[in-house]
Amino acid sequence: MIVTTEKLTKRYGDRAVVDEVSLSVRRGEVYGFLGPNGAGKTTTIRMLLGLVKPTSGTASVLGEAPGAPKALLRVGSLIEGPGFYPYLSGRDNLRVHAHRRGVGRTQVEAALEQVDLVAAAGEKFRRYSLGMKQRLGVAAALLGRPELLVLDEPTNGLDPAGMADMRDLVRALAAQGQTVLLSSHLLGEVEEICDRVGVIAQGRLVAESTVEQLRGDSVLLIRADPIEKAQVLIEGSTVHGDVLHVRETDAGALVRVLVAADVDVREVRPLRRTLEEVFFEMTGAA
Ligand SMILES: Nc1ncnc2c1ncn2[C@@H]1O[C@H](COP(=O)(O)OP(=O)(O)OP(=O)(O)O)[C@@H](O)[C@H]1O
Repeated sequence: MIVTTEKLTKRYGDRAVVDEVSLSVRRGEVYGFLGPNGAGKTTTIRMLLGLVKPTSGTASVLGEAPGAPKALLRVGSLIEGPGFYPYLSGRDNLRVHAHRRGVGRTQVEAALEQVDLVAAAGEKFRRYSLGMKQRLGVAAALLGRPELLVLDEPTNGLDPAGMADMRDLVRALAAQGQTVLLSSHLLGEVEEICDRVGVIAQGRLVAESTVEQLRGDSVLLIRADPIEKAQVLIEGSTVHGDVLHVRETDAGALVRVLVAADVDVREVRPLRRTLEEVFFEMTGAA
């Protein structure tokens, strides 16, 4: 495990902004920390980075207490936009960051390449689009070749093209073996790029699993005629309007049974709850 928390809690006054959160991030995965605005994502991330002191509970980042110098050197983060100088180029900005971190210039070039900013590296930061600024922020976080990359709402405020670029970037980093913990309030985003998801609502972790598991068991939708006969033939099926639902089994076998009994099969497909449906169920119930 790269990150584990045990009943991590942060109270402001008598309000638990993060409430007994126990989560774990494994090496090599992209972990999505998903929840609506104000759910407690940033506060949790800030605790993991040693920027906020937990009220109670524990956390371990790369085997160290959060904020321990040893761990911090191995973690790269993008949280609330890094400080960049508007009149320096992207490259020079990174060189400043690299210098501060004691990282060599070759890594600046490598980071520029990783975030696809080589062509624009000589341009002044203030001329960058928001998406480019955000990618430069990721490049800065990559300096020092961190074992863990923490990105707080990396696509926030970006236009659709910028968001797509950022998603591609995260996927590319993951393909290189980079462990990433990112927060998002966008389901589609998390669904697209994350291996596992922790869902947080009102400070509480309401689920932690793979995206697949989160959706729950898959159900097959079957459109057949006559439907009554089909229902009798398929054990455990239920009628919903003019279609049947049955827990996903061997679809081929089902179709053979129906056809052998002279039932016309017009449609068979997996009926998946969208992550959105699951999410609203969970966060609504929290
Ligand atoms: N220093 C603080 N003092 C009091 N309340 C705070 C403090 N920091 C955060 N909060 C409150 O804690 C709650 C959770 O904030 P947090 O920023 O962790 O949420 P979030 O899930 O990251 O949401 P967002 O995406 O909007 O940043 C919010 O209601 C916020 O107002």
